[in-house]
Parts: sequence; structure tokens; C-alpha cells
Amino acid sequence: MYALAIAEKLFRGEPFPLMVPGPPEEGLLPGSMVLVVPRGGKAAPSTAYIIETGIEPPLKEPPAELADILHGGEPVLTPPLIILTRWMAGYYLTRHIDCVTAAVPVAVRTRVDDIVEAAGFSLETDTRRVRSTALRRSIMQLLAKETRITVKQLQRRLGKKHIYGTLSELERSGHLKLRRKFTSTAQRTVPAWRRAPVLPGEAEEELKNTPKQLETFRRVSAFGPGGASLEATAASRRILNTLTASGYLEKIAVAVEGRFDTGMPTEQEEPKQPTAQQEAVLGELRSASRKGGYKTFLLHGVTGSGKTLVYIEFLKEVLKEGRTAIVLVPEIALTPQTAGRFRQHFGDTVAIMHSAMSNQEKYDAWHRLRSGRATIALGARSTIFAPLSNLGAVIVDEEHDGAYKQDRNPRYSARDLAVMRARTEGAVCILGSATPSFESYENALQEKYRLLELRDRIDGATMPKLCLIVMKDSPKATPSISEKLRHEISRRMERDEQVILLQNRRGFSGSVLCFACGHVPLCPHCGIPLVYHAGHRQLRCHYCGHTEPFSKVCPACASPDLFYKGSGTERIEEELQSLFPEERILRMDVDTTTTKGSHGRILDEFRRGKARILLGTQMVAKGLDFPRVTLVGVLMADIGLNLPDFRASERTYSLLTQVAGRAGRSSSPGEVYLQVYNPESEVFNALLRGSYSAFFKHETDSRRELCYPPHARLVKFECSSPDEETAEEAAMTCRTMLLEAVAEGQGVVLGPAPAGIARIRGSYRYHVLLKLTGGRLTEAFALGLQDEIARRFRTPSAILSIDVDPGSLM
Ligand SMILES: Nc1ncnc2c1ncn2[C@@H]1O[C@H](COP(=O)(O)OP(=O)(O)OP(=O)(O)O)[C@@H](O)[C@H]1O
Ligand SMILES: [Zn+2]
Repeated sequence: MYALAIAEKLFRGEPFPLMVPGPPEEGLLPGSMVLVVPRGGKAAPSTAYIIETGIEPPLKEPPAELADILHGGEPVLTPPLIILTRWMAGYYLTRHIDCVTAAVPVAVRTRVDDIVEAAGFSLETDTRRVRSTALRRSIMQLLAKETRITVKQLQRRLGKKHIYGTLSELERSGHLKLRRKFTSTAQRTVPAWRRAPVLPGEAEEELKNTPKQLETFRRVSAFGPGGASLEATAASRRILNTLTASGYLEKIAVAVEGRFDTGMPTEQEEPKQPTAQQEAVLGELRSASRKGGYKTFLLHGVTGSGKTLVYIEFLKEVLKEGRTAIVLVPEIALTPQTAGRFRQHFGDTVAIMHSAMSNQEKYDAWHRLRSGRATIALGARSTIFAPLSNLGAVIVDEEHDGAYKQDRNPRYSARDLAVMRARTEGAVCILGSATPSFESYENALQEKYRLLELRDRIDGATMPKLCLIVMKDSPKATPSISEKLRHEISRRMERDEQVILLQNRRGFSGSVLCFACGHVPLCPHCGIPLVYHAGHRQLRCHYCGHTEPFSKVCPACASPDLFYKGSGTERIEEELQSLFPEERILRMDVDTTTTKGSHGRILDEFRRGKARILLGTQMVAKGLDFPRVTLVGVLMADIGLNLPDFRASERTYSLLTQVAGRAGRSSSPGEVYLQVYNPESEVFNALLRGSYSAFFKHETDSRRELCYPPHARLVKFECSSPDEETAEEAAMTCRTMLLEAVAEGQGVVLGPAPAGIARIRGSYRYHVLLKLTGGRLTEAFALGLQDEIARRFRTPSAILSIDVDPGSLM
């Protein structure tokens, strides 16, 4: 029969027909991974995915042949995942193969390397027989030195891509051999022993003179058909081998699986009874689940209202029905507490997908889900592709979080895929947040999602009290800490309570300014201000990583009068330490969390009261639940508002609400102090009133006029090139083609304009923005646009990337 396949490196990722063995019932299933060889011997063999079977025989001979079936013929994509990735390609205007590649973890994908080996001849005698082209000569010369080399290395050394034709000619004339090497992660196994199914004789009788053997035989038999490992048998390997050789035991291999540690201790918590509010929400969720079929809920619950318990209680129900579930969290390293709570309730039925896991650990987790031994997948955005069957629920915690959007191709939003996946598989989807994204809230108001609310905190804990400190009118204790905030911190220290301080780094630059000449050191590659890092006494570019030593005098005018604009976490730590010399301060930012498990360690120290002040960036705002925290301070609460991005207010509002929500989560009430420089923003008004819906209304009214989401859909086209003019011209081409494609009254095209960060890694970036109010773009249009740009701008080249529903316009 014939099947349709796609491959990353063949035919531009477009589907191609393939002849495969057998009738559909017993042959290859959709979602299988195969090895194909393109006809003509010009291109390398490649892994491909079967996306459809039983298609009509093609009119022409298929362009590639099936060479092998990988992964034992067991599909790596379930049928719903094929549908989901197909939808994803259409929606995000990208290739299906890119979405499939995103959905199958690297640890599961098989890599094929071709290896060239010399065919046992001596260079002197045989070179004359090779028809002398320069390419053949250099291949043979390299091979004489190396005898064995991968085709990739050969291509790199020769600086040539198209060598397969020549290689296969050389293979045919017997000069070399081409072999294939497969690399993929496989399940780890250990040897084990069990009683042989057919014994050579009466064991008790025949082994009675070798009591040690008899005892071992008995002990191993007691383990049953699953077998026992060397440690479990507590016997010597020599005796086990003797018994195996004489046929009483059988040696088998059993799979071992790693279990990833979240880094947070999972001590047993008291079992909790859901409150009346939680029960009401659970009632609706359970009845939707029992009824079966797709439904999405937006769970809007204030900070500390016990959303996690709702998820857990609901999942118990889902598992009881024999179904499986996916739980998404924004960044697993930042939410060890949440992961820990799920582990505690569901133990090993939860497979945690963590980016810090080794390939082996990832492979094991994927396998446990695929085989049904684990029924809950918990992890960051790519966990939405977990290979579960019989899916009953998809939960997206902190659904507003920007981390759900992937910022490289395919630029998908895991939150939106969650809704789609639930829909394809007839599951319940829960989007939870204290500050829902405007898109989701609008969908709830439109009744596309069902809105569920938790209005109160658990156990009558009150919402924290909020106060603004207007910096220009306030006495200061240090350059960045007001006298008022210092006073409040010291009161908490006296009462032995804890404090969380947030330095909002979004849009913040700890850049350097010379007071004498106004010079600001810029990154030579990106053109943005470099940031001062006290730890290494270095200036660093936060986009490309460029570093240079920091000099105490201005590089332009040699004046020593330098100002480190604003203040980063390191500098605030210094200021805090000078105010509270006795206190131990925990700092959590990119610099202190580079090693595996470091988040968990810092949070655990804070939880155990080893320090009373936790200072950090955005990271300290996410989902932390520490009952002794009674004060939250934000150092530059308004800084994120200055960004040229339509989501700036929404982001700032949700960040401040989230961090404020860390205070007063138990019986001791909490207070929040926001230090601001410009207090006249609607964000602060709404925060002080504690009204999400008022803020939503105010913001969306102004977005309606400007045609921004949730009232329109945005598609961002970015053209980049090492040459500025090329980038701009390519963007102009984009604009022209868009104007032709978008029907009158269906959308607005803006730009080209230089991107917010106009240059990254030496590449200039220009944007064209499409605001769609109706209709949509097609994949065919996107492909045509890509082709046109590639054709017109070759040297210097321009690259186009398309971002549907962009997370930011920068
Ligand atoms: N029914 C209950 N009885 C007693 N304690 C509860 C109950 N439900 C939740 N809690 C506790 O209340 C605290 C807050 O719950 P949780 O962390 O789930 O809130 P949340 O809604 O996720 O908040 P945030 O949005 O701020 O992360 C936790 O310490 C949790 O253990
Ligand atoms: Zn840079």
C-alpha cells in the first residue's frame, strides 16, 4: 500500500508518497517513524514520519523508498497528535514537519549518520583507476588519512554539500563503503534472573548437594516471572550464572526507569477538605467530565484561593474514570512547589517533564506516558505533546504567563494548543489564573469558555493591603530603597516574619551613563545598552551575551563620574545589606540560578527560615506559598509600563498582582508596598481597588480603538538581514504582498518599521504588523511569501519569520 510521509530535510518538508508493506490493518500505522532513501542517490537518507496510510497509488513513481521502520514500528505520534500538529501548522503558518519535530522529543527521534569507510586499498595503486575529478581526489585523500568518517564531517571538511552522488559512484566502483549509524536513546535495562519455564530436572533433588545453589534457586523462584536483579537476589553472580548454565534459571533484561527529583522536599501535608467555594467549582468540573466531551473552563481565582487543590481533586476524578491528564506550568524550574504537590498526591503516576532532565530521563518519562504506566504528564509548554491516550483533562496553571508562547519556530502558544488538544480528544480543559490573559477572559465573557470564580482566600485569610510609595516625594534610606520600605522591612524582622522583594527587570537596564559626556556603552553587535554586572565587574549584553570588562572611567571622555542607571538585583542586595548588616539575604535571579536545582535550593532555604529576606526578579512572583511572608516590596513597580508594547500594562498588572499575592497567605495579614516613580497609571488605580474586571474593561476599551487583541488578531512579520537596507526592502515586499492578500475591511497592515530592538547579533530587524479583524491567512500564502523573499534577497540575504499572536511587539 501507499502512505504519505514528511521529512525534515527532504522535499522542503512537503508530504510525499511512499510505498509501504502490508494492508493497512497490519501494516505501518500513521505516526510511525521510518527511514527513507530518496531516489537517485543524490541526497542523504533521512528519518520521516508517516502521516497518512492507505492513500491512492501515486501517478508517478514515489520520489523516495522505504529503507527501514524505526522505533519498532510503534507510532511516535498518536492519531490526535497528528491532527493537532496539522492544525498547528495551519494556524501558525508554518510547515507540518516543524510542528511534528516540536512534538516528538529529541530523545525519541532517531538520528541517522552515514559513515564512509575506506574499502581496504592503498592510495598509490588505486588513484589512477578513479576518474580524476577534484572532488573524487579530495574525498579519497581524506579517506586515506581517516579510514572512517561521517558524511557530515566530510561535507564540512570539503566545504561541499552535494557529495552523495560522487560517494555512491565511488561505492559502486568499490573504493569505499557507505554505512548507516542510528543514534537514539533507548530504554536502559539491567540483567535479572527468574526460574526457567521448563526445568531440566527435579531441582530440590538435584541441587541438594549444593545448598547455596538450592537456596539461590528458591529465592529467585519466589520473585515470580518478573525476575529479580542481582541486588534483589542477594546472591553471587557466579552462582546465578551456574544455575543459568545448568538450565534452572533464565537470565532476562528488565527496564529501569529514572524518576526525576523536583528539588523540593515532598513532606506529607495534612489531607485537606475542599472549602464550599472549591466544592462549587469542583462540582461543575466533575459533572462536565462525567458527561464526557470537550469543554473549556476559565478558573479565575484570587491569589491564595486554593486553585492547586481544585486541580488535584479534579484529577482524582479523571483518573478514577480511567482517563489521563496533562498539567502545564509556566516554567517547571520556577515552580518546584506546585510540582511537589502533585507528586505528593499522585506519586509515580505523574511523569514530570523537566528541561534539566538528561536525554535518558526524558526518554523514560515519555515511555512511561506512552505505555500508560504514568497517566499524568506535568511540565512546561512542550508537555502539551505528551503521548497520552484517552485524555480526560488538560490543565494550564497560570495561563496568562508569557512562557507558554514559544519564541522560535514553530511559534505556538501551549495554552491555545491545550484548548485545541482538549477539543480534538473530547477532554475538559481548565485555564487557571488570578490574572487571566485578556484573550481568555474575553473568550469567557463571550461564553466560549465557562467562567468559574474563586473570590476568597482560603481559611478567611484576607487579601494583602496595597500602598504606593511615590519615590520623588519620599525620603530615601538608600538610592533605591525608600525610608518607608526600610521601616516596614525592619518591623517584619523584629517580629521574625519574612519579606519578599521584587526588582522588576522587564524593560529595565542596569546600563551605565557618563554624567560628564552622556556616553552610554552599547553592544557592538546589537546596538543596545550593555548592563553592568557587579559580580564579575563586567558589562554584558542581555541579548547576545557579549561581555567586556567594566572600567571605572568613561571610555569616551575618561571622566570618573559614572552613574549606573537604575539598579539591578546585585546593587539592591548591596544596599539592603548595608541597611540590615545582620540579615542573610537570598538573591534569586539569572546569575544565581544557573545550576541545576538552584531554584529549589534557594526556595527551600527560605521555606525553612534560613533567611528572612528573599530578593529577586520576576522569578519570586510565581506561585510561591510561604505562610510567614507578611510583606512584599516592589522596588520599581512602574518600570515595565514604559515599554513600547501594547501588552505592557497587562503584563505589569499581572506581575504586580502575582507578587502581591505572595503576602499574607495565612492567618497573619499581609502588606504590599509599591515604590513608583510615575503613579498616574490606570494599573495602580485598578491594583489599589483590587478589581481585575475594572482593569480589563478600561484596558480593552482602549485596545478596541487601536484594534489590538482581544479585538483583533496580530501577525508579526520580521525581516532580518546583516544589511539594513535589505532588511527594510524585504519588509516592504512583505507589506505589498499582504496588502494584496488581505481583503478590504478584514485587516490593517502597519510598517515596515525598525523593531523595538533594531539589531540583534549583528542582524538588522524590520517589522510589518498585520491586524486581522476577519478572515485569515493561508499556509500557501505564507509559503509563497517565504519563497518570494528568499528569491529576491539572496546576497545579502534576508530572513523572514512569521509570528501569529506574537507575545510582544519588540
Ligand atoms: N481546602 C483547603 N483547606 C485548607 N487549606 C487549603 C485548602 N485549599 C488550599 N489550601 C492551602 O491554601 C494555600 C493556597 O493555595 P494555592 O497555593 O493552591 O493557591 P493558588 O490559588 O494557586 O494561589 P496563587 O495563584 O497565588 O498561586 C496553600 O497553602 C494550600 O495548601
Ligand atoms: Zn549584543
